[in-house]
Amino acid sequence: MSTDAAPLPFGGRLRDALDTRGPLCVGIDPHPSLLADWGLAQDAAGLERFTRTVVEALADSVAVLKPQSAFFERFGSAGIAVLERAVADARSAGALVVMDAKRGDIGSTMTAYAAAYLDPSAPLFCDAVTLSPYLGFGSLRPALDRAREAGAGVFVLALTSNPEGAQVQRAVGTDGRAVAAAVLAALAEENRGAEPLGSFGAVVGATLTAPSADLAVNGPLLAPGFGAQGATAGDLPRVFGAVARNVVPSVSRDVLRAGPSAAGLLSAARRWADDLAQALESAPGAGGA
Ligand SMILES: O=c1ccn([C@@H]2O[C@H](COP(=O)(O)O)[C@@H](O)[C@H]2O)c(=O)[nH]1
Repeated sequence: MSTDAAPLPFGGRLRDALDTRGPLCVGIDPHPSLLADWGLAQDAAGLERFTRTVVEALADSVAVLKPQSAFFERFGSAGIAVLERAVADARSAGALVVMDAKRGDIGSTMTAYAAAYLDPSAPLFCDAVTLSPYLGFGSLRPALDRAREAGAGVFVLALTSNPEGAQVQRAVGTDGRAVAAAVLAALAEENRGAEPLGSFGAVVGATLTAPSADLAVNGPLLAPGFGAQGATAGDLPRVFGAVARNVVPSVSRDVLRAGPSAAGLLSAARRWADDLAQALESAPGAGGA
């Protein structure tokens, strides 16, 4: 008889993390300007020091850490080695790790991306990964299936925080639906019946003036745009309304600028988590089930 327990689904683990640690994801984005501000070299050693500092300061207290893969890839294999260690260290300190890699390709190649990020035996296995649906939502199937098997999650780009995204995401398809609405509907289907929260999330920017589609996907909404891109804690109830509790608000530069001191990073993260938790109290349905 096998003693292997089924992995706990990402959606449930995320719900628990947001409720116990507070509604915050801190992005690990080692911009060249931040390395310079922290007095670090523009090389893999500087990257390593930066990343280790953030993970040691925050991984045992924030709900989610989100490394931005691009800033590690720019240093080649040495950068990827730093990323691998950061993922492992952050997860063992109790943070959930969302890899911001925005992968999307034909199905056979998606199988390889799924093997890279969503196979528990892979060096870069994460709790969730960001995916791009612009080769068609169906092309993501290998990653969706692999995530389900592994108890991991995905966040699919729907309404991104940058103004240019609207050109593609708000375009209307032959079925009369906007591209983003079709992506969100497909995610709702993946999450049907999941409790307390599905594992198949969407990326929806906190910078939106108005969400143009139904965000009730019974799954998490990763919301970048707080801080450096202009969104404030007050935008959480304004943009997300009744689904605000399912939002994973994400802040990178506005926390990272408070380094390199661990105390500075921690206090910036705490300030955001407190402000966001307070803003959630004014969202519709707050305090209810
Ligand atoms: O719609 C999106 C999707 C992803 N991002 C990423 O989030 C962070 C934002 O960093 P800040 O410093 O808090 O602005 C970054 O890694 C982006 O690539 C996004 O901004 N918008």
